[in-house]
Amino acid sequence: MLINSSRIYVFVSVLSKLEEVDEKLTTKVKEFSIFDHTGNKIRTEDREIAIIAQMEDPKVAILGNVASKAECEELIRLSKDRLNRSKIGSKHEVSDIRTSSSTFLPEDDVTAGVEKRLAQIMNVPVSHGEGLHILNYKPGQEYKAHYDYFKSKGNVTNNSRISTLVLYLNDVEEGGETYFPHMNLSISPHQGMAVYFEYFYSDPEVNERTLHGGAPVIVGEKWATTMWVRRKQYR
Ligand SMILES: O=C(O)CCC(=O)C(=O)O
Ligand SMILES: [Fe+2]
Repeated sequence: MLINSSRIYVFVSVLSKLEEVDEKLTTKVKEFSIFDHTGNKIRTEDREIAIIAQMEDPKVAILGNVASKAECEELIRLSKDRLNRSKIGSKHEVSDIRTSSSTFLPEDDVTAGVEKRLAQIMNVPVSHGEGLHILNYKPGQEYKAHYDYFKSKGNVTNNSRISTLVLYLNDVEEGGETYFPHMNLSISPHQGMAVYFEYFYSDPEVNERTLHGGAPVIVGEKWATTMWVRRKQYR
């Protein structure tokens, strides 16, 4: 009887030790995020941005009131005559992966103001941003699921991309969602709203969850602007 109960005791204490070890192995340190805003608002120099929804690992934030109707319309107007078929990758090739048209906007008062605000939201110096990249999708056009970071080694990884903000410039009647297949997340474009996400984590699996795309537009057209941000100064 004595032997049996001490055996049980040893067994139980080994089990609880194993549980402790298991807990240590599975409890990961929370990864650092640059998007360190607290509360439900971000106060930039010239506008109060609404934090509508957030998730962690990777950090994703859905934001409202990022730009005014007038700013969105002006960005569309400035891009209309400058659009070219979008290209992908470091070799800048035309591909079925991305069938939209796009352009990088040169600096003027409106673009500089919006860029500065986006940098404040993203908590980075404006010089780390690649500038405002305007996208236009007509019905049937899309940007298939992709990563914004570069997987190849070399110059580009030297100053890698770390975060993205997609600002919607118009309401899309149907389709055109930004979707994240690994997170079962889909964001419908509404004028002035934005989605932010980041992908510089030490755990590669967390970065891989940021796989995302722009779903085909079904009815209407989609206008958006992307700001990609680099780890170091870019411009
Ligand atoms: O159009 C979208 O919703 C996504 C755009 C995008 O992924 C990008 O510009 O990198
Ligand atoms: Fe992207």
